[in-house]
Amino acid sequence: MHSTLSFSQATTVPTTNYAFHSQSPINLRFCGLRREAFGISILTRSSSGRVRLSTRGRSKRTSASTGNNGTPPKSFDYDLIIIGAGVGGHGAALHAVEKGLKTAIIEGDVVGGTCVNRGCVPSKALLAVSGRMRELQSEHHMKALGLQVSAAGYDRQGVADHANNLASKIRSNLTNSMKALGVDILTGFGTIVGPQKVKYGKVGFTDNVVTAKDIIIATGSVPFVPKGIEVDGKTVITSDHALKLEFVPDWIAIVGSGYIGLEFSDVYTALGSEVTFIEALDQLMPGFDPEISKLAQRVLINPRKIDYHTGVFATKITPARDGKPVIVELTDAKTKEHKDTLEVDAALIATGRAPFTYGLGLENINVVTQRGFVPVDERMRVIDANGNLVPHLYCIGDANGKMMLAHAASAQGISVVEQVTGRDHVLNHLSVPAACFTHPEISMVGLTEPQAREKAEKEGFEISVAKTSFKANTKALAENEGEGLAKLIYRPDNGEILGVHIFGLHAADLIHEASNAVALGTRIQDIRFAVHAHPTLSEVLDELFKSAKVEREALEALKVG
Ligand SMILES: Cc1cc2nc3c(=O)[nH]c(=O)nc-3n(C[C@H](O)[C@H](O)[C@H](O)COP(=O)(O)OP(=O)(O)OC[C@H]3O[C@@H](n4cnc5c(N)ncnc54)[C@H](O)[C@@H]3O)c2cc1C
Ligand SMILES: NC(=O)c1ccc[n+]([C@@H]2O[C@H](COP(=O)([O-])OP(=O)(O)OC[C@H]3O[C@@H](n4cnc5c(N)ncnc54)[C@H](O)[C@@H]3O)[C@@H](O)[C@H]2O)c1
Repeated sequence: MHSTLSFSQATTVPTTNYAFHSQSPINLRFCGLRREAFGISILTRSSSGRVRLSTRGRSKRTSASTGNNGTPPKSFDYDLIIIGAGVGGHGAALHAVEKGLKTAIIEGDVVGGTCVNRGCVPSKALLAVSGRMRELQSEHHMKALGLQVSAAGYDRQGVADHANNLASKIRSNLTNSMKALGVDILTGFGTIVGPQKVKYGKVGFTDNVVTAKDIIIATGSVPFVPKGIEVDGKTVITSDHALKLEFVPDWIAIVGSGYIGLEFSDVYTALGSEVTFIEALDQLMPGFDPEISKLAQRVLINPRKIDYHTGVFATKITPARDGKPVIVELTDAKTKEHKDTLEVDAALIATGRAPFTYGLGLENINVVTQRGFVPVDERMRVIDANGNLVPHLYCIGDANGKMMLAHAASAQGISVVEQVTGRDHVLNHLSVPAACFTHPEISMVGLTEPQAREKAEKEGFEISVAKTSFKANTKALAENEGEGLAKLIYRPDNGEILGVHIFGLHAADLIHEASNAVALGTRIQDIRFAVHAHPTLSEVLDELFKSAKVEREALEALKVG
């Protein structure tokens, strides 16, 4: 997880300008931010190469509480204003109301942001279908359970509707939960105009100015499309398009073997497509613990209709047109020489995400983004161009790039609310779990083995590794799903858990015992006495903690304590 992010940051995540580097109408669609909603009409480059935002119509001021932009207001309309109603903003808003804060959330598109509308939610609906298709199609698996099933089929539109309906349902749940608790949902594009002051409205038409004691930026991210790749939304697509499942190509190239690439390879192969992965780094799934990647490759890639090219960049992709297929040009990542040309039916670009901070008005408060991300400290406090904290301004979620996960965004929001209501709080990102919802799933918390070894060497301690297999677990075997591994990386001298990685049935659910242990600082010598129901998959973790060898001194200390 961390290494994927740092690779992206080092080599591919663009400056804010990037998201708009080519044809503006297409790029605005990547953003998932509807042009009509934001009223943005033209994006142009100035002679300096900077992107300028042009707007249509006359600007009309409808609210009075303005004053000089640079001077903080003396009284406030709200205790807290959140810009962006994705999961990060939503999590912060609910917690703020619970803490008694008068709260408003500004949303320029639809409530729910990426996760609900173009991310976690619809993708998990497609993956639920993929899981069932896989089971029904696996004659061997069915036979082993004594079941007979006739050929499994699917209705593409029915599958697409399932994903879309789920997104709508969750979106209205989110909206209703905020309304019920008294969060003001302000519709329009939000721009910071000065300290503790935000304007919102339809760009170029209305500017309502509101003030708040504290402001949280939660504006999220959009798909990152490398230069040279032309997205037409039909045959060359991002996850925004793929989630609509408008067609199931016979052969699809997936550029990037991170979370999105892997999850979509699971969906597409279950629905009958052949997949070719194109990965810039030397191995597939470079962000995961290497041992888990290897096993995942053996189970999720090799037996399926998937081939791959590693160590290559997709440097040019041209959509299908005039009866010609999609053309993908591959360039060797090291020599930078042309390596191969592929002709496929479609290409999915899954090369990471770029923060969305465009038009946010950061220049009004002297904040300069770093590779597009809003710079923050460990408490999500925004840092200005001179390295100083901007008073009363925070940034959470994908826009700060610390950890691009829905629950991380929400946890950061809750952490900020704790701080503004008087309790210091620092979120331990090493305790935040992550999961990839393939069949079977992959999950993790904390450090990978190479990261732990590096830390151990720097700080001068030893690490040990324990592993347990799903093959010895009764529940997994009853399900005929014995393929799986759990891996624990820990300090034998004191029993500290440094990382846990799981590949196997329901890995995404199983990881929480480990992530909660890390969050609460529970050591192996304590958790190994926790009792697990039998027969459950959780016993895989029970075995894992029991098999770890913690040194005698740590165990003695436990007895004394
Ligand atoms: C295909 C896919 C699958 C994913 N699956 C998972 C998963 O299973 N689990 C997981 O944890 N994560 C998953 N993610 C990642 C997850 O979606 C993001 O980490 C999460 O949505 C980030 O939340 P956020 O609140 O920071 O931003 P977003 O969800 O992007 O929300 C930002 C909101 O701000 C609004 N906005 C932006 N600028 C302005 C402005 N100036 N004024 C007003 N409104 C504005 C946007 O319209 C948007 O609604 C997935 C992502 C993708 C693309
Ligand atoms: N289940 C989940 O929690 C989930 C699911 C989907 C997405 N997400 C989040 O969304 C974010 C984006 O996901 P993602 O899969 O797009 O990004 P990612 O960072 O996980 O993976 C991107 C991959 O693309 C490769 N790459 C980058 N540029 C390339 C190029 N030009 N040619 C070939 N390969 C290239 C990288 O080496 C990397 O392996 C992630 O940070 C993830 O946290 C999470």
